[in-house]
Amino acid sequence: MRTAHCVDTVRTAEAALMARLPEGALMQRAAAGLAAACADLLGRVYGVRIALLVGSGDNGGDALYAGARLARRGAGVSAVLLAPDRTHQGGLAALTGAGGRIADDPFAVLATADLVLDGIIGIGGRGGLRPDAIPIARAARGSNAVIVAVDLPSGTDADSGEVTGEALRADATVTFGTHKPGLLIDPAREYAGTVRLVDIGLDAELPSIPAVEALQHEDVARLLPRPSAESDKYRRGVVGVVAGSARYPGAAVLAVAGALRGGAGAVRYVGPATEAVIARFPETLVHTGPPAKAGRVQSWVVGPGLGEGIGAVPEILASDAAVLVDADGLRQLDPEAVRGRSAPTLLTPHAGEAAALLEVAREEVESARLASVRELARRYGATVLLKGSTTLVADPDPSVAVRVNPMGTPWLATAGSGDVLSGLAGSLLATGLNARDAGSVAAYLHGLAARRAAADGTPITSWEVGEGVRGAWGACVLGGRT
Ligand SMILES: NC(=O)C1=CN([C@@H]2O[C@H](COP(=O)(O)OP(=O)(O)OC[C@H]3O[C@@H](n4cnc5c(N)ncnc54)[C@H](OP(=O)(O)O)[C@@H]3O)[C@@H](O)[C@H]2O)[C@@H](O)CC1
Ligand SMILES: Nc1ncnc2c1ncn2[C@@H]1O[C@H](COP(=O)(O)OP(=O)(O)O)[C@@H](O)[C@H]1O
Ligand SMILES: [K+]
Repeated sequence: MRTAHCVDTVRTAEAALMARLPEGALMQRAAAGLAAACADLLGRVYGVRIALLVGSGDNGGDALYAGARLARRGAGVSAVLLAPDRTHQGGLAALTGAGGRIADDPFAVLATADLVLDGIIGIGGRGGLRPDAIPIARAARGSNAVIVAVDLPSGTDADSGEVTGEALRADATVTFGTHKPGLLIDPAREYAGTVRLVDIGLDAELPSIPAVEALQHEDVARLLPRPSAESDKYRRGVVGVVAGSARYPGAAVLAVAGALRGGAGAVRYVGPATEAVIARFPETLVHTGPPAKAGRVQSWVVGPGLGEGIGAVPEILASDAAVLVDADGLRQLDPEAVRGRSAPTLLTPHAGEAAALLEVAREEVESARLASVRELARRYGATVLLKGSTTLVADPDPSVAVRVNPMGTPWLATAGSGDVLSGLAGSLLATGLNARDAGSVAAYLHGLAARRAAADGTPITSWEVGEGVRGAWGACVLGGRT
């Protein structure tokens, strides 16, 4: 599991650790890791030109000490001081002592730099870059240099991943002690580039429950259902899919495709697209009457392509099975009907649907994904999976870590891929996974299936994502790499 902690937690842990260490030891650990990461990225150090962007806090201190280490190995290092009278003094002395210089002309230094270390602001920052830093950040971005952010890209919010003003886009970020949530959540994640974590000994001081966590192959493998020797199809779990309409019959087929690959022992389809479903998947149990008469299920998936047929939603919410509500099912969703449920409930909106539920603009959800998913989970008293470039899964209990999906590809932005996801997650619910595990494991398999299908850089269809779930499942179980 990859974990991320918020700034307050990091500061508390840092204080506890510093109390046991000589002064400055943590910053030296951070700087050593940072310098090593830069050397790795560059391939060589001797003779390369490095520009340090140095703000007024310890983030600038890290950049200066790392710059000193690189200068000692033969790099030409120049520091651009954004707040000359508040520069970290120890760091500056180390840099000049190692042969580094203070830049007279920042723009000339940036124009010829091979690598830029962004130490303008770290976890102490508020808001975007300030006006004096903006032309310098733009010059850095416009140069040919590799940009490495110290701890996080300056101007991005460490706790939320929000970017409220201008920020400096990095090619790589070297972060210390633990990931910060913003490094895993768009839009900030996109500014971070490749993220490398430097161990500074903070782990022992960090709480065991992080703010945000991301599954890895072995976590998924541990959570995936496996039939036991005594299993039969009913014991493995039955998932009911209420999806599709005369206008959108394909949504039913794609949701069933996902459901058949999520580990349930049987899939029941209820709706008007039985012919299309059976034509593709003869193993599906179909029913054309109301869901309550379809036979026993352990979970329901309701919503994909339902169009106007959303009358089934209240009936399904009233059942005692686990329920996943997606797409059209989310329209006119009654918070009280959801809150009153005792079985697991998973809502899977994309940003537009989440915005409608929260009565805000779509852009507001996209710029504040973490706050939005938490607020939806709180309002509905249900687990919420917010889809998009970063998929997040939040429980209504705010003390539970929000899961962020590290898998996926922008090629997933294709019609119908959400239908596959809802079937897959609903199937995992039927096997007995709780809503947070079902949602996050489904998003992981779905994203991995898409990555594998798009590995050659060509567009993929939602059908192929469904087809790819088996391979993704196998890769997790075998511990294979993507
Ligand atoms: N914690 C740890 O475990 C470890 C932490 N370490 C390092 O310390 C870093 C945190 O250092 P920090 O606390 O000194 O804050 P930091 O991010 O350098 O900047 C704050 C300064 O910037 C200013 N400022 C604020 N907003 C601004 C803006 N938008 N644009 C421009 N300026 C802005 C604000 O001053 P103000 O002008 O508001 O008075 C303030 O002085 C952390 O990210 C990591 O790199 C490691 O060395 C070791 C382990
Ligand atoms: N830019 C992106 N990067 C990664 N995944 C994306 C991106 N855009 C969309 N997705 C994923 O694609 C799927 C789209 O689902 P959805 O919006 O419901 O589409 P549809 O309704 O067409 O099925 C979701 O799993 C979502 O997380
Ligand atoms: K930074």
